[in-house]
Amino acid sequence: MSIPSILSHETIVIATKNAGKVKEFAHALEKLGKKTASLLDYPQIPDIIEDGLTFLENARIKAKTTGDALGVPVLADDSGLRVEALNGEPGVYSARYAGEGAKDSDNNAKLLKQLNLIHARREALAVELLPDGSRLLSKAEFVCALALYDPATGKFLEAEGTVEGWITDQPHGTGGFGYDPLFWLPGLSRGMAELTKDEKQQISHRGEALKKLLPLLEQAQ
Ligand SMILES: O=P(O)(O)OP(=O)(O)OP(=O)(O)OC[C@H]1O[C@@H](n2cnc3c(O)ncnc32)[C@H](O)[C@@H]1O
Ligand SMILES: [Mg+2]
Repeated sequence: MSIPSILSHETIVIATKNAGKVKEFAHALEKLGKKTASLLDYPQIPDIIEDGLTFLENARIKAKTTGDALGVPVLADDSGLRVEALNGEPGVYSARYAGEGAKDSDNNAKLLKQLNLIHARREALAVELLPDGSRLLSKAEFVCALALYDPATGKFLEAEGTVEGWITDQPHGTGGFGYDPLFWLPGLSRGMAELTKDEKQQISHRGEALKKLLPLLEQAQ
């Protein structure tokens, strides 16, 4: 007898405490007629230690811990920002870049501080300006790893997505979450935080990872 797919569940559980991620998943899954629950709905599940060395390892840890605790298939997202001038930092440490329990605003302030230090050291470094005068400090990419874990089989389905852009020294837009206000998309001439939910889903690391994962879920029915 085959195991029913996660798509047979009316509500999909996402192993995240990040309200910004929850909103994006809820928006994407609503289009498939699914409701979304998250760790914010299950406060009895203890904090999960994200000690993986890669985004994918951390996504697996979050999905497995939550799936085993709840006894239902669970989807997890581990994501972050890789900044070229910082040799790929903050990477898997993006959420705690400014320290344990850091807020988005703390992490954004630390990112600008580190990039400004580099620019101060390398005076000759060419800096491109946007029409509003803000500076483009470094190339960067967002990465998202998704892992779906089914406790009935112990198996994972996985997908990754990325989106490239630049870190600006001034925030643009008030949408999105996390590092979005500092992430500039040259192809669109807009900041990530200036996009609507639909637009972000179409071009983002999370949107791309979901696009890759959904066909795998359908095949796994
Ligand atoms: O682990 P969970 O509970 O899912 O929530 P988290 O916020 O700790 O999530 P991560 O461990 O995956 O860390 C992701 C970090 O990267 C940031 N990030 C991830 N996706 C982003 C996006 O689409 N836009 C802006 N920042 C993002 C986010 O703000 C965090 O600082
Ligand atoms: Mg986390």
